[in-house]
Amino acid sequence: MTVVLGCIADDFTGATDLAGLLARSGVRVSLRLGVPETAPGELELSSFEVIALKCRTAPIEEAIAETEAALTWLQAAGAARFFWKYCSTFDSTAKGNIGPVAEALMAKLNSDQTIYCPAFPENGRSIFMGNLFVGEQPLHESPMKDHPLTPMRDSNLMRLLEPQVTRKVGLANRLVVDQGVTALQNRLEALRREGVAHVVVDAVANADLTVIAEACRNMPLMTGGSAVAMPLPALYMADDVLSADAPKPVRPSLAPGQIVLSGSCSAMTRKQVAAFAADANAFKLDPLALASEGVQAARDWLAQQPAEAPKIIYATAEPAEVAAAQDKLGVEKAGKLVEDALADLAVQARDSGVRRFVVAGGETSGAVTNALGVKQMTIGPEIAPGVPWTWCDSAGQDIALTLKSGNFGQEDFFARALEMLDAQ
Ligand SMILES: Nc1ncnc2c1ncn2[C@@H]1O[C@H](COP(=O)(O)OP(=O)(O)O)[C@@H](O)[C@H]1O
Ligand SMILES: O=C(O)[C@@H](O)C(=O)COP(=O)(O)O
Repeated sequence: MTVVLGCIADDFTGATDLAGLLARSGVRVSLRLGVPETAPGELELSSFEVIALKCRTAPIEEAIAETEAALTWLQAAGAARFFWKYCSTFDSTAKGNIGPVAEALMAKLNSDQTIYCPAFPENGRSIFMGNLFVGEQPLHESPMKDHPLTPMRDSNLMRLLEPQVTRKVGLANRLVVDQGVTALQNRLEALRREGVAHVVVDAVANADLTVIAEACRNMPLMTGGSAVAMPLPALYMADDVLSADAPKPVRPSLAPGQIVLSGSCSAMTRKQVAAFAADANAFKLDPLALASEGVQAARDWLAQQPAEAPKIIYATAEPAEVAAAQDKLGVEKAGKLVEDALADLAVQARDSGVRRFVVAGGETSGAVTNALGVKQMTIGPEIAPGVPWTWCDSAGQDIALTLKSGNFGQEDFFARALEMLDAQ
C-alpha cells in the first residue's frame, strides 16, 4: 500500500476528527496513537496514515521531538507529503506549539513555505482577512477566551503565529481564494519570492477548502484543521495516485456497558453534560477534593453502578469554578488531577465490563486513551461533524470509543452517540 499522505495530529480528538473526515471519501485511513514502536515495514499500512500525539500544550522541545519522530516513521512508511493537524480554534500558547512544530517539520522536509488553514465551516470555524471566527464571534470573543489551558485572546492568525516562528508570515485572503486555484498558487508564489514562509489562508466555506486543497495538495507540508484535508482524497484519486480501497469497518460485538467521561470545560460540552446528567447517574469530580482526598470517592461511586446504567463522571465546570481551582492548585496541576482521575476511572470501568466509552475533551481523551492502552483505532460512523465512533482493542477487549472535542457535537451528543451504537 502506498502511503499518499502522512498526518500528525497534536491531540487525540483532533486525530479522530481528521481521520473521520478523510475516511468520508471511502479511502483507507489508519489512526495510530503515539509513534508506533513497530517499524512500518512490519505493519499493514493505509493510503492515509494518521499519528495522534498529545503535544498541544507540551513544552516546545518535547512537541518538536515527538512530531519529528512521527515524521521519521511516516517517511519510513513511504509518505512524501505531510499534514500537521492542529485545532480549528488554533489552540496554542503564546510560544507554540503550532508554529515551532511547523517550522521544524519544514526544515526536515527542506520546504520553504506552508499554509495555515484551521477553517472548519461545518463546525462554524471560518477565516476572513486572517481573522478566525467561531460561529459569528471573533475567536477572542468566543468561549475559547476562557479555555483552561489555551485561552485564545486574539483572533488574528498572523499576529498569533508571528511570535511562534522565525520566518515571515503572510496572508492569502478570501478575495484571492475566490478567484480559484491558479490565482491562489500565483499569490503563494509571489509571497514565496518575498520570503514569506508561513501563509495564513482564508476560507469561509467548503468550496474555499477545495480550492486551497487543490492548490496546495503537493506541498511537502500542509497545516491546518481537519477540514482543509477533507478534499485531498478525491484530489489524489483524480491525480491517479490513489484508489478508494477501504474495507467497510466491521463493528465488533459489544456488551452493553457504557460510560461518559468528561474533562472538557468548553461551552458546548457544558451544555452536553447538563443535558445527559439530567437523565443519567452522574458524579462530579472536583479538582480541590481530588487534591486533598484523591479519587477514592469516585471509585466507590463507580463500583456501585451497574455496567449498563447510563452514567457520567465529569469535571466539566463553569469558567469561574475552573479559575478558582486553578488559583489554588495551578493550571497544570488542576488539569492533571482531573485527567489522571478520569484515566483511572476509565480503566476501572473497563475492568468492570464497560465496553462503550464516550470521552469529552482533547487532553482528557489523550489521558483516557493512553490509560486504556489503545494503540490503534478503526474509524466507524460519524456521530457529528468531526466526531466518529472508533473500534479498538483495550487490554484484549473490543471496545467502542468516541473522542469528542470540546466544542463539537449537538447538545444531545452523548445520548445520540450511545443510541447510535444500538442502531448499528
Ligand atoms: N473543574 C476543572 N478545573 C480545572 N481544570 C479542569 C477542570 N475540569 C477539567 N479541567 C482540565 O481542563 C482541561 C480541558 O482540556 P481538554 O480535555 O482538552 O478539553 P477541550 O477539548 O474542551 O479543550 C483538561 O486538562 C482538564 O483536566
Ligand atoms: O479541530 C478541532 O477543532 C478539533 O479536531 C480539535 O482539535 C479539538 O481539540 P479539543 O477541543 O481540545 O478537543
